Amino acid sequence: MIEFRHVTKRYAKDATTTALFDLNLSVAKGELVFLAGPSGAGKSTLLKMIAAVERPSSGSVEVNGQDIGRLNATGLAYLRRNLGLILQQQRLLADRPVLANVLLPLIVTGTPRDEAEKRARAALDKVGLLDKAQADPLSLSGGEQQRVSIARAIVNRPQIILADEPTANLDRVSAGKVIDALKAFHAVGVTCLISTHDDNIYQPGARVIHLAQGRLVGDTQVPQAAPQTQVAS
Ligand SMILES: Nc1ncnc2c1ncn2[C@@H]1O[C@H](COP(=O)(O)OP(=O)(O)OP(=O)(O)O)[C@@H](O)[C@H]1O
Repeated sequence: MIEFRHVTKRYAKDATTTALFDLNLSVAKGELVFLAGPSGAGKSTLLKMIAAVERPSSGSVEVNGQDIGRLNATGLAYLRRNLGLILQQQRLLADRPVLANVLLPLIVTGTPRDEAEKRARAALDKVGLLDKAQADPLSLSGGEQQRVSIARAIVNRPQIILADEPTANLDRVSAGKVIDALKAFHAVGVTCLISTHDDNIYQPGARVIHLAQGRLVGDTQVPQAAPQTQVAS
């Protein structure tokens, strides 16, 4: 479903750093993938390329069999509607209540108000924040704000969720809730790619792609959780 073919990315013509170098990667529908690697390894760049927010300097990125570098404006809009993007620099609108923030992508795509409100409330419910629908975003904790961002990202029922360090700066409990919310989407077949510096959030059975200096240096699987041993009575 997602295919990187020999993707190299340099941000500027004279850049000395190569954000991604000759990257080849296939991610199948429904996979849960963590992107690991030190700061500057290329994790955010990789995620942004799937959404065509950044373009390859060479090579190609395919989503659902389509080279996204060749999409016209309509094709791009369609691609992005099927993506739930949770980027680091995205912020909630502070001057609107939580519900209005989650409604935004639906309003943009012309969903009728009643239907939009129903879906926005359902999305907030899925991340456990329906009771905060009318709250001011700034009155929420960092973890709650991040879960509102997830609700906003999934309200259009995307096939793919791309989350860039969704647990950065969160304590263990808040990070756990954010990951649980993402896991719930993976459980219903949504493909999830999550970049992180925190290997505590890896899930049993998930795939971990390791990047270093723009190169893919490892592709591993988190061991499945050991079955609980029965204690004989
Ligand atoms: N908009 C940009 N313009 C120029 N260089 C950039 C830009 N974005 C990223 N880079 C450079 O590309 C390289 C990869 O950055 P990227 O943000 O993809 O790494 P990362 O693994 O996500 O890092 P972090 O974990 O710190 O978020 C770095 O050297 C970075 O400085």
